[in-house]
Amino acid sequence: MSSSSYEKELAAAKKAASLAARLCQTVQKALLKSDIQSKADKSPVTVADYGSQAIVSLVLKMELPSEKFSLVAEEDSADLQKDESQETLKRITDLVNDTFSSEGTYSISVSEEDVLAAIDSGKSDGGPHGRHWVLDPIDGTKGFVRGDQYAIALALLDEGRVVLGVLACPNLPFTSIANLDGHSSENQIGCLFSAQTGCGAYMQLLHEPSAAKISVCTTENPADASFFESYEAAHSLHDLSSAIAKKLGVQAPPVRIDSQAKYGALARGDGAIYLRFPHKGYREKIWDHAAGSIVVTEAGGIATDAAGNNLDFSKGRYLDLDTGIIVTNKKLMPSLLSAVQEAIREQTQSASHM
Ligand SMILES: Nc1ncnc2c1ncn2[C@@H]1O[C@H](COP(=O)(O)O)[C@@H](OP(=O)(O)O)[C@H]1O
Ligand SMILES: [Mg+2]
Ligand SMILES: [Mg+2]
Ligand SMILES: [Mg+2]
Repeated sequence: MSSSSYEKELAAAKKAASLAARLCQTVQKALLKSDIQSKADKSPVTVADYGSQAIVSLVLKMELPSEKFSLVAEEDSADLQKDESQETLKRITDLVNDTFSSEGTYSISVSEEDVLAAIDSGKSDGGPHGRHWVLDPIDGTKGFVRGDQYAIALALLDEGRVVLGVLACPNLPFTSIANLDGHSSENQIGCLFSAQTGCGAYMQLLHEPSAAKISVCTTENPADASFFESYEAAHSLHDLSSAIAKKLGVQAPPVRIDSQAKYGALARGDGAIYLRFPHKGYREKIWDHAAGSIVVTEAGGIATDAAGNNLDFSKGRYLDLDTGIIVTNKKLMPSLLSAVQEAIREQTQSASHM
């Protein structure tokens, strides 16, 4: 395996995610009611989700002009093209231009049409062949709106495998959040995680140059392990996770935080387990896990579905998986997997006896 083959792409991804994070930070500080809209599935989207997607798409194209560009991204411009969205589109365009000019690397000015086109370049279906960027412009929009954790998550697929990933987490403390529920009095806030296949995982302060290697916590003893899960109960069955934690012998209460900041925190050893069990019928999207999973695996962890299968990012925009996603270190995985399967069996049995 050539370890330097994605160096250029990784550098571009870090630039793109950091710049998008600037836009998001500006918006989160002064979030207006009119900045938040509701999508067809009732989930929220904000001017920052759109602005972030436009910036990442524009920066990747400027940084890698000679590469064929394919982007699988969460948002599209359909709602922004409506008459009632004119003000919103203008606000997004101003935010994008203000971000470019305040940061200073790129002296460009984009039009509303450029912004719509940049957002819509994210309509690729991905798949098993060639290279595809995978972007969640704001992961954890609900956390973003609440003023909590969120992440800009960007990964590159090559022949169906995630080969690099970047997670910008503007509100994540630089030091451990174990037992802090995502909050801390620490004054250094904002992390950039990055990983390239075969090269390990790194973390740096967002907007600072020097990165340090990170690794997962290697405890084998569940009594020392704490676990992460979604803040939003609608996104993951909290009862099932607590049943699993109890079976395993985990003592600490769950650490509930939004977004793929969970993968970042796990990759640097703040906790040892991440459990995610969506309600029945929910289909996971690749942009919710691509960047996070490579950051964790390059830090020495593993991410699988509830049956123990590796996550397969080659099937298009959705992940096709059994029941849920579990992430931990290699030593704990076998016992975690049995606890998960036993808890799911018991839950299914008790449901069928009702
Ligand atoms: N009913 C549901 N079950 C599971 N995940 C859901 C969900 N509704 C939305 N999500 C996903 O959960 C993501 C946030 O994860 P978390 O709970 O870990 O913060 C959302 O990402 P976005 O915020 O990018 O839309 C969204 O894709
Ligand atoms: Mg969303
Ligand atoms: Mg998401
Ligand atoms: Mg999102």
